[in-house]
Amino acid sequence: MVPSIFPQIMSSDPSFADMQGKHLIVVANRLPITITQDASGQYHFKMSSGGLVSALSGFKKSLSFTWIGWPGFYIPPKDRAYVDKRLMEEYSCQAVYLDDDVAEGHYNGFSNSILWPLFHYHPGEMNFDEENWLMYRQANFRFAETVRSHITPGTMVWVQDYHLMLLPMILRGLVDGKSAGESQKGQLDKISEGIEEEFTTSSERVPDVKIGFFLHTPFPSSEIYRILPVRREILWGILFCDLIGFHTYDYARHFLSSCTRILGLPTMPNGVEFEGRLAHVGTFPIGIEPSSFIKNLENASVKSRIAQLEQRFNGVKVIVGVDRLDYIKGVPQKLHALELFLTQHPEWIGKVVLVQLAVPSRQDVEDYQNLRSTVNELVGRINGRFGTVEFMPIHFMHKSLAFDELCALYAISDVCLVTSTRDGMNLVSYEYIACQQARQGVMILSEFAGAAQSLNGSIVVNPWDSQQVADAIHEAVTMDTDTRAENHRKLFKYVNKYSAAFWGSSFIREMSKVKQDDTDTEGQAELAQKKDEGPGTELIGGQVPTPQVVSADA
Ligand SMILES: O=P(O)(O)OC[C@H]1O[C@H](O[C@H]2O[C@H](CO)[C@@H](O)[C@H](O)[C@H]2O)[C@H](O)[C@@H](O)[C@@H]1O
Ligand SMILES: O=c1ccn([C@@H]2O[C@H](COP(=O)(O)OP(=O)(O)O)[C@@H](O)[C@H]2O)c(=O)[nH]1
Repeated sequence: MVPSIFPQIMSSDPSFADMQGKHLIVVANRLPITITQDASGQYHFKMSSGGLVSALSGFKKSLSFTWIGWPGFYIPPKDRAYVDKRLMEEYSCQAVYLDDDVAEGHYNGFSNSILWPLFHYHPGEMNFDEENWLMYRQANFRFAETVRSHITPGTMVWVQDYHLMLLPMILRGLVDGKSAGESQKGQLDKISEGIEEEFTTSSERVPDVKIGFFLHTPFPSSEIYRILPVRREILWGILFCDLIGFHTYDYARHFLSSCTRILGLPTMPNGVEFEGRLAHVGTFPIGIEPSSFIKNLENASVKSRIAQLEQRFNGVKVIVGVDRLDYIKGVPQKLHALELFLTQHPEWIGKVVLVQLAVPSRQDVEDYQNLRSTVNELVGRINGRFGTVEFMPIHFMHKSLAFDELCALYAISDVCLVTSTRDGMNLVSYEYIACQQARQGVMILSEFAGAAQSLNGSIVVNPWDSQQVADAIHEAVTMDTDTRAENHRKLFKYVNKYSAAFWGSSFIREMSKVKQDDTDTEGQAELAQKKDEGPGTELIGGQVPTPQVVSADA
């Protein structure tokens, strides 16, 4: 039974009229709260930072929901009632408790060492092993069990990201109860193979439960995706959704073609037919909450910090880089391009500085440790080559910055340089634009970041082409005021309009409209025609499942 403190949708926005009084659950690997325990054993709770957290927090201002996620470390059973109470009462959150070995295998082992590299076109870094796959499945079952205990008729569940790609399937099985189809049960049995732990289930069917999934990373081309040994299971995992969302049209297209080529399923531009249901597919580019940055720049302390930094960098063009220290962010590529720029334009030595913030990330994974050494070496070499007694071309920080300091840094920078080799979206570019109303700096953006599809007004570059990036740096530092102002006007308009709140509410509104019964006649007719045509492309491995049209029971 859901306690009455659960937030119910009570939005004044008329487009949420259908959803009034319904319950929305957002499930993400991490809770938006950082929980710490001091030496005396006392727990402390603090809002976290980061892209996903800030996007969902922005959305939370427009629509209330319960957030379910992993608390980030092992909390012993005796303390859980206290933690649960604080989380629910103060933050509308619910923790999913995982044992250390499961959390490690799920997060570092499978999510960040298998799915992450593969989805970012780094198959060489992918280390598949059965044990981590087992932990991934086990963690997804544990999440499903917790989420299920909060579901009532009419609940909408929105699952986030690659850590939880089996959750929609498991959850659908749990809410369908005894009415789950034979093939659905077969798939569930397959992914529960080898899991010894018992999970609390119920055979009661819960009506009218909607499940949505959003992938924050790219979905790679099927030529890359097909490398994954458990490629079929992961696709099945999310196909039990009503709505599946991606940042860009390309990612959605890659997903659809993987469904056709790997599972032999009939697809349409807006969905996949699976188990007699239609899993709708759409693009929902994420954004930020620009007002939080704009307002922050008005604070006296931030203004005074901006003045201080402006004085410190007086007469010097500042290029800012803000990246988690992740191999997808293309930090070595950025450094190579800067080196080339300074080599070809020695007149700029001493007049351009790169302030590069490298936020520590996933430090338990070996590839991240290796990257740190590579970057340290490059920074040392370039500073050694172009530095003087009073000047260093790169200010490198391996840490995270407080929000005020980050805003001040964005505001004083003349250029923001993003060279990701792949990036689902890249919110740093949005944040920089939000903080540039006064300076109207130049955005240089990798064509491999999802943001490049939306941020018209940026200089778009191929980060692998050092000459092109070096030329872009030169163009940026010499760009005239009018061109900068015109570009910034376009960028700022977009960032303001397509905010995190816009992203979240568009997804939820779309999910609430999905019908899984035979009243969706338009969709069914299109499907029937597709089925006659058969799968459009060659099938990779496996068998084409016999198309079955059963009336969906959700
Ligand atoms: O939680 P971590 O392991 O520390 O990683 C931080 C987040 O990294 C990824 O971010 C992605 O989501 C952003 C928002 O949609 C997007 O702009 C960016 O391109 C992606 O890389 C990850 O997907 C999140 O789950 C992590 O929280
Ligand atoms: O010290 C810092 C610097 C940045 N960020 C935030 O990290 C997020 C990075 O999001 P992005 O989409 O660019 O990439 P991700 O790291 O999620 O892959 C942005 O919201 C930044 O404000 C942070 O939490 N701490």
